[in-house]
Amino acid sequence: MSTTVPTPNITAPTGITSVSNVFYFLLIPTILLWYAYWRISKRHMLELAAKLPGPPGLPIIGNALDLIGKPHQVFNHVYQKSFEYQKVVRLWAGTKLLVFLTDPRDVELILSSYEHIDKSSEYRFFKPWLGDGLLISSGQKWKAHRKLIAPTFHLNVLKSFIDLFNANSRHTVKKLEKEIGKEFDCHDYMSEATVEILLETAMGVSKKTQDQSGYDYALAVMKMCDILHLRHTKFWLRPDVIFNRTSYAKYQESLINTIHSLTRKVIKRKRADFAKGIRGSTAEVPLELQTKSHDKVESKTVVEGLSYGQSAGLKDDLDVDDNDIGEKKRMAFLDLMIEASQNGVVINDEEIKEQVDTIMFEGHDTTAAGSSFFLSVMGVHQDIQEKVVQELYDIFGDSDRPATFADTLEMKFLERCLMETLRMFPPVPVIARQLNQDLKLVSTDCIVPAGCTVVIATFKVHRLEEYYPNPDKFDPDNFLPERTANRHYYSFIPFSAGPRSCVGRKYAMLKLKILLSTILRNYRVYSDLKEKDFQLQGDIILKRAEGFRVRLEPRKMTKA
Ligand code: HEM
Repeated sequence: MSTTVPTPNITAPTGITSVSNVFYFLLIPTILLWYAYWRISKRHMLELAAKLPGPPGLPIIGNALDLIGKPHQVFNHVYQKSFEYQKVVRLWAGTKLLVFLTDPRDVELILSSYEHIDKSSEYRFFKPWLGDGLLISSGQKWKAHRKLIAPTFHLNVLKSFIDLFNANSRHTVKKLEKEIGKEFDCHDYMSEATVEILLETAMGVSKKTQDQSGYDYALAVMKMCDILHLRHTKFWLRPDVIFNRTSYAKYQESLINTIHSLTRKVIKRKRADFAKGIRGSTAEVPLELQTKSHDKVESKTVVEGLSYGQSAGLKDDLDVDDNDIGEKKRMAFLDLMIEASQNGVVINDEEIKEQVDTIMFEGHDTTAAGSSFFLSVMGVHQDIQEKVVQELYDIFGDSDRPATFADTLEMKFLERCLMETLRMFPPVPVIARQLNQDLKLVSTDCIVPAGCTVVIATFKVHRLEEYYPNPDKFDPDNFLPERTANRHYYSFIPFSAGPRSCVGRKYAMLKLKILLSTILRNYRVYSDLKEKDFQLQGDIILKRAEGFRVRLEPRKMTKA
């Protein structure tokens, strides 16, 4: 991906600059005093924490030594270590108590609750970037904005994006032509495609008006995630007073400038369109990619046995009936934000910017990772890829017509492969919540103390042998209706679940089906590495440290 963003090597710490000796001289006694005070004030938490299973830690730094190393080494180390424990693991990141939960019954306690809904303090590192957007806000503000935003990702709105999903998928296929026959990192292309699709659908502005900023934006987001990940794992970088004295802080500022300059441009463009009376997306779709004439299914919204990326038995505010969505609410995201701000009370200009930043981040990096893992896995399993392609042949024959909404409902095997990809490689590998009151677990007699960060270890939950026999094997049959019917609902949570589930769940599934089916209708994907060789790193979003290396060959659609 070409870029104008400076890219210093941020994984190699550059150290704290210009801190005087006097500062160090005073620092040590201050830390010791503060530590003594902390132990007294946190007695209740410490007592309960001592009863939780977990590796022994050192005073002050806790288990921080376990978190040293390159991101993929840390990820692998923590995952391997988790096998020494059962359903609950306690870890001290400095003086921050983290309690990892993996039993779906305990996960349900947290995710289904309206009590344990606040994000953990670690999310504050996102603040300079995402402000108080939906991902991190809490209380009344979160509630009001969630109510406003969730309907803009309802299926009725999403159906109006189908042509844009098709047009952008074709555009990606065209761009990929130059990689034919070579090994390359498909994540660059998926990232660019997902940013452009978001701009043209949820934001409703043409990507043509955005110059090169889509490239720079995606790269800046990746680098921001690296910095945030460092602050999560290297406990000494957590306090702002230290972080702000490092060169990371300056670099972060320049990345945020790049990111915010795109969001400001997008909002300015949309406001200008609004002033001219233009509503909806201004992106153009060539006539041959307009699907209205082909689409037969208007009202069917559920694929048998599945519910757009979550267990069939779970429901959230995206699963409301079509008829319950008022006409006014059938608007795309940014249109509705601008309209709501003009009426005054619900959202102001700064809040719109925070929500645009949030949707742009959550909506692009997650789906870029999900689609890149899907292509990687298809490259590994040629037999499964051929089965997907046969299904696509049954739907489209050798025609290259665009996919309709009805077609996406027929892509049942592809959907199972997508769900299995999200199981084995959940783009959001952990979810963290602040616990404000003690919690008695279901899986054990343990009590998790108030004040700690509860970490739902999605990656680990998805690989529990009791729910997924042979969990490290890619097996799309894990999502056959008869298998999902008997599994605990909270054993599959790539989009989280409950009141704070992902608002983009249905958007992501629909977009991914169209993007990935279009790519597979045009290319055969190969991978020289097997899944066991993927070096996973969980820096906010799960990635392959070595890059998503695949090869492509052109494909002609034929019956097997
Ligand atoms: C494969 C793609 C995606 C995955 C795996 C995913 C996963 C998740 C997860 C696990 C959460 C909960 C995070 C937490 O509690 O810390 C979340 C929240 C969220 N996601 Fe997604 N997401 C995806 C795509 C999208 C898309 C396409 C959008 C928007 C267009 C989006 C917007 C959001 C927002 C706004 C939240 C915060 C919701 C709230 O707190 O009320 N996501 N997502």
